[in-house]
Amino acid sequence: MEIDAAVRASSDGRLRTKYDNAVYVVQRAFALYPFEEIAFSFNGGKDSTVLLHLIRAGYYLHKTSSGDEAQINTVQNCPLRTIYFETPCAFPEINSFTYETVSTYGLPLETIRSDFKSGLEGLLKEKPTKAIFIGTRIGDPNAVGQEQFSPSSPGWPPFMRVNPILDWSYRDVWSFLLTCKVKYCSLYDEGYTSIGSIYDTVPNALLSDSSTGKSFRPAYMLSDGRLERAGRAKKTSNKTETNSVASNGMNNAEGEQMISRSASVIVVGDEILFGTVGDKVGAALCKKLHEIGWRVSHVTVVHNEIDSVAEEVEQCKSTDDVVFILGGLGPLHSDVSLAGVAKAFGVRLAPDEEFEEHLSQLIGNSYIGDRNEMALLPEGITELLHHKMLPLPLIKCKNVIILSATNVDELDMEWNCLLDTQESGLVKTKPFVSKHLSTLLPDVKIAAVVAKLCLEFSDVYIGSYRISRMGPLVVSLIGKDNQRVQEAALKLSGSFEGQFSQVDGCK
Ligand SMILES: Cc1cc2nc3c(=O)[nH]c(=O)nc-3n(C[C@H](O)[C@H](O)[C@H](O)COP(=O)(O)O)c2cc1C
Ligand SMILES: Nc1ncnc2c1ncn2[C@@H]1O[C@H](COP(=O)(O)OP(=O)(O)OP(=O)(O)O)[C@@H](O)[C@H]1O
Ligand SMILES: [Mg+2]
Repeated sequence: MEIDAAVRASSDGRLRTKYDNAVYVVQRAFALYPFEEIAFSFNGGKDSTVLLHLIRAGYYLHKTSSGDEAQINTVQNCPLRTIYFETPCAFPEINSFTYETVSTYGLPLETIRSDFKSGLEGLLKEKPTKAIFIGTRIGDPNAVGQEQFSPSSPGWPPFMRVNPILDWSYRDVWSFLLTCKVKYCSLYDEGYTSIGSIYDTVPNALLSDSSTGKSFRPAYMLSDGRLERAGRAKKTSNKTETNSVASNGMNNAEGEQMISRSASVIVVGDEILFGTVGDKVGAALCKKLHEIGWRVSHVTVVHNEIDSVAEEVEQCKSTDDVVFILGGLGPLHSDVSLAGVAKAFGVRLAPDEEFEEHLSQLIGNSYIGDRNEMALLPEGITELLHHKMLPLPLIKCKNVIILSATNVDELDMEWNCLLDTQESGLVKTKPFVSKHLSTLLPDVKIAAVVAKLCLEFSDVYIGSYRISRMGPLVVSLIGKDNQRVQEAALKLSGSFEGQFSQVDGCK
């Protein structure tokens, strides 16, 4: 079988693994459902072209696995029922490639000229159909929450969606098509990277190339697969442009400064809860946040358990601008932070090809199993934060940033990179002004005055702490308006003539 032979002969181990897994799914489907009750959803797109050849290979292996010589010599094609939803807004190149391909491979075609849902309802009424092969991949808008075998959604006619290439990346698709030297729709050689209708699809601008005679390079030249859908019509963003002037006349930089921001810190560490070590990194992070004018709403230490992390993330993600997670990142059984984040957002962990590549550059391929489990990241919500000083990009899931620092020096480095990276969302806001006054007066003597001061200066944080029971009491006054902080401090020390002194090193 030429497809199987081509992949086996390839030196691309990653492709072979992807192929093996996908063909296994195809074979499982053939073992589970009667052949005549399986259909293949084919539309001439690159993903369905990959799927076509995987089905052909899987069918061949399914039929010949018994070692029956007669079968080995007779299995040529896979006469699987093939459905194509044809619409007047399809590209003519897609239409002709679809018809040409089904004829080349002897596929019995059922053309449906209505929308997916009613078309499938009609199909199921007409012919029993238990399973349909579909070329859905992670990253497709409709892939979230799907598995390789996923029943159709509620409200859809009942059948099993079989997605053998769910975990294939853009690069895997092109490695396969080029390795197997199979024909694909000509539009992909003209810069189209993902094809919808003639109304919503244009060549991918990232492949634009005016230096050659042709205006676009072929789809397989796109190096960042995440931009596969850049040629599809975009929804308009309602984000304000970075350099625009806001309607209040303030430019954005000033506006950002005035906004108050809050963060929370989740430290994942059994060792801290056992008392084996203290948490220095969380404390250092609070200081850094304070220095850029952010309020830290709370720091929590949780066990290395998925549910503990998930519960905490779930609470903080909607109340704070940014949630930081420290610890629980890596390949060990106790490294559950990413799983906890995925659970909090209700998504699964899925392989991230880009992160996997960074990992393999850093640590080589020294992991057990088919792939590096450290490259499983929360699906559909993960952004990698790059910086030239970082050996590995940092992981950000919506507003949750997972830091990998294990000590204060490493935190310094990661923090500086985050501040240097716009995508981190760590904008510097107006800095806090702090005044710390110390006194040997007993608490009871100052309590009433401090309580009144709090009412009068509600915009200034007024708190107190002791270093020892018998030692001095420190009253802290912290706020963003320097004048108000100074006024509050003066009022306090003025109420107890000569009894308060400023703590050294504080403004
Ligand atoms: C055979 C087949 C089965 C589908 N089953 C479902 C389904 O169960 N649930 C659903 O929400 N959409 C289903 N869809 C629709 C797809 O989710 C999606 O809208 C479609 O593939 C168009 O993708 P596009 O917008 O990227 O072109 C199905 C589509 C096809 C072709
Ligand atoms: N009009 C259609 N008829 C039959 N199947 C379809 C149709 N549209 C989508 N599908 C199924 O849904 C899958 C996913 O569609 P999708 O558009 O993401 O991929 P593709 O068309 O194969 O490739 P591309 O991403 O380049 O457009 C297809 O591989 C195919 O199995
Ligand atoms: Mg398509």
